[in-house]
Amino acid sequence: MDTADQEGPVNPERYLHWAHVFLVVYSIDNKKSFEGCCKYLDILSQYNKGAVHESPVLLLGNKVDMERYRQVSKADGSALASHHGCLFREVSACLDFQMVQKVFHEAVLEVRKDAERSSLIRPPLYISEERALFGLSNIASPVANTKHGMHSVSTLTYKEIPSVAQAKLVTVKSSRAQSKRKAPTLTLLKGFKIF
Ligand SMILES: Nc1nc2c(ncn2[C@@H]2O[C@H](COP(=O)(O)OP(=O)(O)OP(=O)(O)O)[C@@H](O)[C@H]2O)c(=O)[nH]1
Repeated sequence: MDTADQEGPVNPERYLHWAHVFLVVYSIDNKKSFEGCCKYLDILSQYNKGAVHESPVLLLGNKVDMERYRQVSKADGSALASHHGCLFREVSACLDFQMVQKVFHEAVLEVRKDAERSSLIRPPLYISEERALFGLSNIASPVANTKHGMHSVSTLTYKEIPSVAQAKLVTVKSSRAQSKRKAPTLTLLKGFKIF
């Protein structure tokens, strides 16, 4: 989501809850845009403090091709990033497409690293209102890690998300399409829920 909130964050809940990573961008030739970033970074730091999983944040100083008009030093950008514990890069969307691409790859890698770390800390688990899978209902003392701390979920049923090896690819057809011979199909990873 490109927030496009020039004067600072407006209603940030609309992206905070579903985003996996945040790229906060200012123009190195515009001090005001840099100051605007501070508001975003403050909100993201606060959000990450209370979140179960921290979402990676990257601070980007754009328009390095406008070096002559620079108003924000690289040191200031770097210091702000360190203050918020996020990565910092200077880029030019205009001149260096590959650098921008690299930054997006870095963002994805950060998300993957976080996902791997959290899967090492606790097994993949999700709460379900349905009955637990046969054989999985005796897992000892399941505990849900929530924003507000650790809560026992012994009164709830739960299932493990199948590992990739256990999951099966299934092909389904929409009921409308089933009557047609060459119906379009949709391949899903069985065992995963679509919300
Ligand atoms: N010189 C230079 N200009 C750039 C660069 N990136 C974007 N611009 C220019 O900056 C202006 C704003 O770019 P946008 O992509 O619209 O930036 P934005 O912050 O998303 O702005 P909104 O569309 O209002 O949300 C445009 O005129 C772009 O051409 C860059 O790396 N160098």
